[in-house]
Amino acid sequence: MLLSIAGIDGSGKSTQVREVLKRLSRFPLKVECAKVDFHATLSIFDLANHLRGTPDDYHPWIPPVLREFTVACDVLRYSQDKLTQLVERCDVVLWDRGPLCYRSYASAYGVTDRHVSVIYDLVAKPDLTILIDLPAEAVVERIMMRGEKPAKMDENLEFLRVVRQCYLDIARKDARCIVINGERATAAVTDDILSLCRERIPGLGVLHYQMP
Ligand SMILES: Nc1ncnc2c1ncn2[C@@H]1O[C@H](COP(=O)(O)OP(=O)(O)O)[C@@H](O)[C@H]1O
Ligand SMILES: Cc1cn([C@H]2C[C@H](O)[C@@H](COP(=O)(O)OP(=O)(O)O)O2)c(=O)[nH]c1=O
Repeated sequence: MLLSIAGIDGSGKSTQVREVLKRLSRFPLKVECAKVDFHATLSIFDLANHLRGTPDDYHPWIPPVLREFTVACDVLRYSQDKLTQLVERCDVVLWDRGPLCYRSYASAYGVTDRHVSVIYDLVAKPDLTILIDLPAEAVVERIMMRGEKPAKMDENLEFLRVVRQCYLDIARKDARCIVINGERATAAVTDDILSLCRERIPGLGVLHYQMP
C-alpha cells in the first residue's frame, strides 16, 4: 500500500509520517518511509543562490514553469527508480508529499503546462492520499515557532493560502484523496490516519497487534 501524506508546508506531514511509522512498527508489517530526492531541483536552488544570494529566493526570478518542470522530472525519476521497488517490497510505504503536493504547488505558481501534468500522470499513484488540512494562519504560527528550520521565502501567509486552496480544489476531484483536519493535537491526527488506512485498505483491517 502506498500512502501519501500531503499538506501545505508546516501542516505536519513529516511529523505524521514519523508517528504513523512508530504506530505501525508494533505490527508485523514491513513499513518504510519515502521522500523524493531532489537532484536537478537542487540546481534551481543553486541558480537562485547565484542570482539572489539565497537558495529559496527563486520566485519570480526563475520562471515557475522551468522550476516546476524540473521538480516534476525529479519526482518521476524517484518514482521509477526507487518508489516502485519500495512498494513491491513493503506492506506499507509512507510517502512524505506525493503527486497531490507537487501538482498543488505547480498550480499555486500558476503553472498549467501540459508537459508537467503528463509527467505527474506517469508517477506511481498512491492507494490513498491523506491531505492534512489547516488554515494558512495556523501553519504560519507553527513555522514561526519551529526552531529547527527558519521560514523560507514561500512559507508566507499569502502564498500558503493560495497553496491550500489549490490542494483542496485538486483533492476534491480525486476519490482516493481524503481531507482531514490538521488543526488538532498530533496524536488525534495520527489516530485518524490509522483508522482511514484500516477502513480503506483490505488486509490492514485485520492487523495482529504484537506485544511490545
Ligand atoms: N498537530 C500539531 N500541533 C502542533 N504543532 C505541530 C503539529 N504537528 C506538527 N507540528 C509542528 O509544526 C511544525 C511543522 O511540522 P512538520 O511535520 O515539519 O510539517 P511539514 O512536514 O508538513 O512541513 C514542526 O515544528 C512540528 O513540530
Ligand atoms: C513540492 C514543491 C516544493 N517546491 C518548493 C517549496 C518547498 O518549500 C521547497 C522544498 O521542497 P521540499 O524539500 O519537499 O520541502 P520540505 O523539506 O519543506 O518538505 O521547494 C516547489 O517549488 N514546487 C513543488 O512542487
